Amino acid sequence: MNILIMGMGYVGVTTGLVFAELGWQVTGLDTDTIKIQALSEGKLSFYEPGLDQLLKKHIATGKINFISSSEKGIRENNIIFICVGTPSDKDGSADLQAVRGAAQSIGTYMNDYKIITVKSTVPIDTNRKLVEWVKESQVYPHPFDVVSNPEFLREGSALFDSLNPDRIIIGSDNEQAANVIQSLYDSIKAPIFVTKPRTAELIKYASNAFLATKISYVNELARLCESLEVNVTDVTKGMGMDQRIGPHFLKAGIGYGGSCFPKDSMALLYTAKEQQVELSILEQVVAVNNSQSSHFLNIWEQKLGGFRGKTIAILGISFKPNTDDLREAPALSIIQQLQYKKVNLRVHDPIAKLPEALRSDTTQQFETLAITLQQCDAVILCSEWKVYREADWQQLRALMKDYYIFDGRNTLVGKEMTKLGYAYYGIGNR
Ligand SMILES: NC(=O)c1ccc[n+]([C@@H]2O[C@H](COP(=O)([O-])OP(=O)(O)OC[C@H]3O[C@@H](n4cnc5c(N)ncnc54)[C@H](O)[C@@H]3O)[C@@H](O)[C@H]2O)c1
Ligand SMILES: O=c1ccn([C@@H]2O[C@H](COP(=O)(O)OP(=O)(O)O[C@H]3O[C@H](CO)[C@@H](O)[C@H](O)[C@H]3O)[C@@H](O)[C@H]2O)c(=O)[nH]1
Repeated sequence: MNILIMGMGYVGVTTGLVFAELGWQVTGLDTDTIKIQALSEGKLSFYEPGLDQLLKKHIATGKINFISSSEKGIRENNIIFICVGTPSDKDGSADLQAVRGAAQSIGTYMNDYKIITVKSTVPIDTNRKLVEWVKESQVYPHPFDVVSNPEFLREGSALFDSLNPDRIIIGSDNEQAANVIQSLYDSIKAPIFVTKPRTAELIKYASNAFLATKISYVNELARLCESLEVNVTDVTKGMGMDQRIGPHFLKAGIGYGGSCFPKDSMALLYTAKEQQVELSILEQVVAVNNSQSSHFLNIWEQKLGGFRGKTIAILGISFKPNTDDLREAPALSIIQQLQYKKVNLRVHDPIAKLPEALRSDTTQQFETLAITLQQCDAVILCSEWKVYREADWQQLRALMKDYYIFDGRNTLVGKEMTKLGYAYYGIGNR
């Protein structure tokens, strides 16, 4: 079986390399010729631990190749995975233009039976619409089946998550097609749930929205902890010991970001609105997330005696560690809020680059932590890169003008920082 992956973003590249690792013959297709050229030379357009080695390995084994011709890719492969982007439209709904474009290419160029598998996160009934989009574009009515196979990987641990998934969800109305897709994962040990396409589509959104709910719940709880002077990390530690609750996704912080939770929560709310069903909990989840960074900035502003004219180091701008992805990163919103307050900003991230639009004479990015912290009044830690946890904060203190640390991810040990002479404030973690 030959596999074509349409869309060489995080999901497409990871999926392609994982299938190559499992022994399948894979072709990666993208309409972006620059991406394809780079991938063919063993270069990724994003940072993700472990993927670059696997890419080089499977270019060498010949298990993966990259092309930009949809016609060639679709003709030469009988299993097609759609991994194109589904960003938020202005009204919050998922923009399905790329999925529709991929379906139309498949319809136009298919030359025999194909199994079309949707890995992109798509709203309920997209798999059904896809059948129409392919049929509309078909020159000859070749048969095909559509399978939903949503992806659950996390950025920063994409490879591990794909090789060790908690579950594999397959949605299809055709048992044989579902069996074929299931067989691709034979060497992965994970429970497989085969269900209807609409259910598979909803499982993806419901899972992301639930994880976002856990985060907003603890983030709101952290506001109460802040006020009560109780440590939220200890509270969630105690909560997580209950197996019914579990310890995961209970980390309070400046809010969730990334390419998935914000857009997928909005898309699910849009679906609910279309159905005239109120998802009031999810509405609050989004509202809490939208106000979390400003809630804590207000508190920190008071601690510092005002932001205006101060020099502040922003550490970690990606939406989470081990990725260079800046999509919906809370750090970017914090930078904008502080720019408005006329703060001098010195930015650091081990990998991610500050977008040109946010740079100015008073907002600059520096290469090292030591240079970044020079003459700063305060530090705001926005993503918990290991390098910040392991930094020599005693030495770094000597470089600063004043000694405030606002830890937006509760990454550092407050007591130790206080011992070193810092005024340390986290998120609800007195
Ligand atoms: N990023 C994640 O961590 C993650 C995890 C799980 C699910 N998802 C979902 O997977 C999908 C892809 O996400 P991503 O972050 O990899 O997207 P991305 O935006 O990084 O990449 C999408 C790629 O598709 C390409 N493309 C667009 N139209 C094409 C076409 N007709 N043929 C071939 N290529 C085409 C684009 O050029 C781009 O390179 C989204 O629906 C997302 O919600 C993402
Ligand atoms: O306890 C926690 C856990 C996460 N976060 C934040 O939540 C965001 C998302 O983190 P994470 O879920 O680890 O990364 P993503 O790569 O966005 O992965 C999510 O989104 C993907 C795309 O749909 C799904 O495939 C994954 O299962 C889902 O975890 C980040 O800003 C984190 O800082 C917290 O604030 N507290």
